[in-house]
Amino acid sequence: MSVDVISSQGEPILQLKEIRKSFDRHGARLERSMVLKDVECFIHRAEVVGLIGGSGTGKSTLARLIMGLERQDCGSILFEGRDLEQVTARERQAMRRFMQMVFQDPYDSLAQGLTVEEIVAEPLIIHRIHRYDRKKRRELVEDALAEVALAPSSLFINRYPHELSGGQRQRVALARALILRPRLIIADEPTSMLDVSLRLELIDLMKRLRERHGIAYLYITHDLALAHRFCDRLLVLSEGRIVEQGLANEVIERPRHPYTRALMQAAMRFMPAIQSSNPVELTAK
Ligand SMILES: Nc1ncnc2c1ncn2[C@@H]1O[C@H](COP(=O)(O)OP(=O)(O)OP(=O)(O)O)[C@@H](O)[C@H]1O
Repeated sequence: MSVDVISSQGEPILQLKEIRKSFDRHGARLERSMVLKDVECFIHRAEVVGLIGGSGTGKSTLARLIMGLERQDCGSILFEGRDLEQVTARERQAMRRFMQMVFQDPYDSLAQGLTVEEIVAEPLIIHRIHRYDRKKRRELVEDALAEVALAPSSLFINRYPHELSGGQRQRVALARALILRPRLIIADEPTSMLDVSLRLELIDLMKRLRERHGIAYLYITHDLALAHRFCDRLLVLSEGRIVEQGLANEVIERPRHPYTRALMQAAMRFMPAIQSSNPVELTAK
């Protein structure tokens, strides 16, 4: 069954209902600024949904809420139909295994004192999988490294992050996410620290993993050319609200909301032909 068919079927893998989130304003504990305002969206299995919007519009906050790194003021987050706040802590932990995150900065997100093998195996330890079987963990690490084309794995498993290139580090971060066989990956600007050709490589790798394993992605980016290349659908976030959503081609080629049009115009200044067969950086900041 093709990914297109998979993604259009059944209940969403992730559903957000009326999510609100506010933070204390700097130095004014009684004053709150509302960062997310009634956000509603969904992602189907094996679907790639891009989240675009200017700086400070709330994209990373939304990712952090989904991953349970922050808590929403109100609203619900449903993973495979189950509200993450209505299950026991144990069930939530079990569900979290199937949603993983890849961060923007591979220099920051990988523990510097650990080897690649230890970094990639860490989620197994956290989730108590093959806890007492180092050999099995090693096999799974090798498989995960092969998935992200870090081969032969013997070249990489004993290295430390500072001994890897930026592109290799981001592949290690992806292998770490993949080792638990996730159904959803939240990728928060995973390509922004990489140069243009490495960005394309990483996106094409994530696409292949989607085809192979039916992984859904929420892909947060400022790079509209990559969003065009990778995403099935786009959500446009402006000042904490989703102001437009639709098929990626349609949103990029025929934006309807004035904010989306402004984003596209800003992006066009960097790249006159958005449908170029060789996309280069197109920044929505
Ligand atoms: N822990 C926090 N405490 C207070 N304010 C916060 C906190 N986290 C985020 N914010 C504020 O929430 C707003 C949205 O931040 P967020 O990081 O979600 O934006 P973003 O769209 O991901 O931006 P960028 O594209 O620049 O990464 C910003 O104004 C930010 O200052």
